[in-house]
Amino acid sequence: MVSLQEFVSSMAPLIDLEKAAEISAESATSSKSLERRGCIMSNLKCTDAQTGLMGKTLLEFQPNKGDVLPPHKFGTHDVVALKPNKADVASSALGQGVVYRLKDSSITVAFDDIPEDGLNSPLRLEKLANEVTYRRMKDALIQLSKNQTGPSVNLVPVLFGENPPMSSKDAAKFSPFNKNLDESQKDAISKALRSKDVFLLHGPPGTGKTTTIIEIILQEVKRGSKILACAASNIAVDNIVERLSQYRTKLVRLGHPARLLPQVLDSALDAQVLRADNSSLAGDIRKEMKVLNSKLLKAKDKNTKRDIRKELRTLAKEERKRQQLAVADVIKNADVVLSTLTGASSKKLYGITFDLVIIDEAAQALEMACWIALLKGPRCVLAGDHLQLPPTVQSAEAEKKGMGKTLFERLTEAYGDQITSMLTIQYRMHELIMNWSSNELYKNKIKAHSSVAEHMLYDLEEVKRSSSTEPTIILVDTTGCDMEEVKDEEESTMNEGEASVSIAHAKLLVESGVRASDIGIITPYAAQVCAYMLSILSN
Ligand SMILES: Nc1ncnc2c1ncn2[C@@H]1O[C@H](COP(=O)(O)OP(=O)(O)OP(=O)(O)O)[C@@H](O)[C@H]1O
Repeated sequence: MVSLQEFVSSMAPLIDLEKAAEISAESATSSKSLERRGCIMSNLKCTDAQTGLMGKTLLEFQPNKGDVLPPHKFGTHDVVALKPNKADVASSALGQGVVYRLKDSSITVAFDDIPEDGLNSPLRLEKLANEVTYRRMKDALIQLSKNQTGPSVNLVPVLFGENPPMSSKDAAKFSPFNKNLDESQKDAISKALRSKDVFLLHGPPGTGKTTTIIEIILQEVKRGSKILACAASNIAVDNIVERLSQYRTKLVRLGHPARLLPQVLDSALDAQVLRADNSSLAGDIRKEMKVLNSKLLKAKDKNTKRDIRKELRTLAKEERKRQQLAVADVIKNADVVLSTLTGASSKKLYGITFDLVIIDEAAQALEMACWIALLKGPRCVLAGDHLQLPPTVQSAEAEKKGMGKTLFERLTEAYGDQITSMLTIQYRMHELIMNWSSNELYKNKIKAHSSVAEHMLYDLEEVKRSSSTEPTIILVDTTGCDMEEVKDEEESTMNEGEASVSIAHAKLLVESGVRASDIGIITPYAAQVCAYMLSILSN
């Protein structure tokens, strides 16, 4: 197994390579070329300003000309800079925010403060490269390399093969909160509870990986553990928050409110802080400061001004202290803290130790990102499936040198069954769809639960039996059908023939009574997504 020293020295340069690859993909010399690449949206007008998202200001932008935003690569959660339309690339921004909502005709961005002026003139938004993640991974690497003390001091040697993994000999008896758990899930939970350092939950598609994680969290909380639960993506974290909040657990979700699903906002740190006593005290102080500020504006006498300023400084200090106390209280009182892996490096968690760190989707997370969370506790549970897609690594060189190899895969190779449980009953697919992956990847061990093993589209209410709803799976071979792939200017692949075949099939499904909103069309290429959109719009 790779040693700690080898890992640290090989990973540091790879983080730089990956950062350079991401930045060069998104940066270019002129704003025109950035606009062509969809990284700048120009000539916008600010059409609405609202406060409300926990103190953030939501500004909505629409195109100055036409009804639809230009083609772009902005996504919700992206960090963007707001600038005057004609400003050059290097000029400073009016404000920086997080994309909150995207529609065909508008984009809404959450700002901490409302930009002071410039909102009445034409504006543009620039997508910013995400450098923070790389800095945080580097910081974790430095911490890992000098990890002589700290909560994970006994875990690190196990994860680098210096010490063997340990688990308690006693069977971990537990009475499940979820009465529907199957045997493979219960076995996994019991093994996780016995583990003293690391446990891998191997969950093939639809086998209830998240369901099992929720039960592990509930059982650990019952035993008095404080848990940090993370995943690489916001959506995966929110998925846990949503499912966990059905139980009476004291939990808090860290993260920018604009990045959270509306249904989990109540669990957000910012929302809980707003409800805290210290926070209302901070609010009172802010009101007092407002009164003093207007007094300061009116004051003529030098000494009076000096006294007011002094008082304002004292109040500002007190306000900050109250605010920090409110944040610290919420985190201290929570049994489960949830964040993305990068979010786990938040200053708000400095000095906080956890009994257990859980990482969901661990087989899709870079090992470096996992370490940000892992350094905060002595035990960990990693859940994932290394036989599905690995994390995306943009730099071909970093990929070749091992950046894409996940901790989950590395530990599976090193310790295998000793620390792993695989879930074996799946609750999503007809068994004919499942059989291929079960045979090819999971040694034929996966069984379809009876509720899905033979379910058909025409079992759905209002769906008719027809030639399109009867087959469980249809493969269409377009070879020799004159459906050639083409590349767009961004070198992304597109095949209009294939798009029209699948849209025609979707139409037949709708005619048989399947709701259009229940149909998903998946393609790996951005250009093909555009081809679908155009085809759907023109229909
Ligand atoms: N023991 C169970 N009994 C009945 N339904 C279950 C059971 N375990 C999981 N499910 C259902 O199966 C579906 C998949 O579960 P879950 O989302 O936990 O799986 P997952 O492995 O995390 O999924 P993914 O493939 O997205 O990673 C959900 O609808 C869940 O309610």
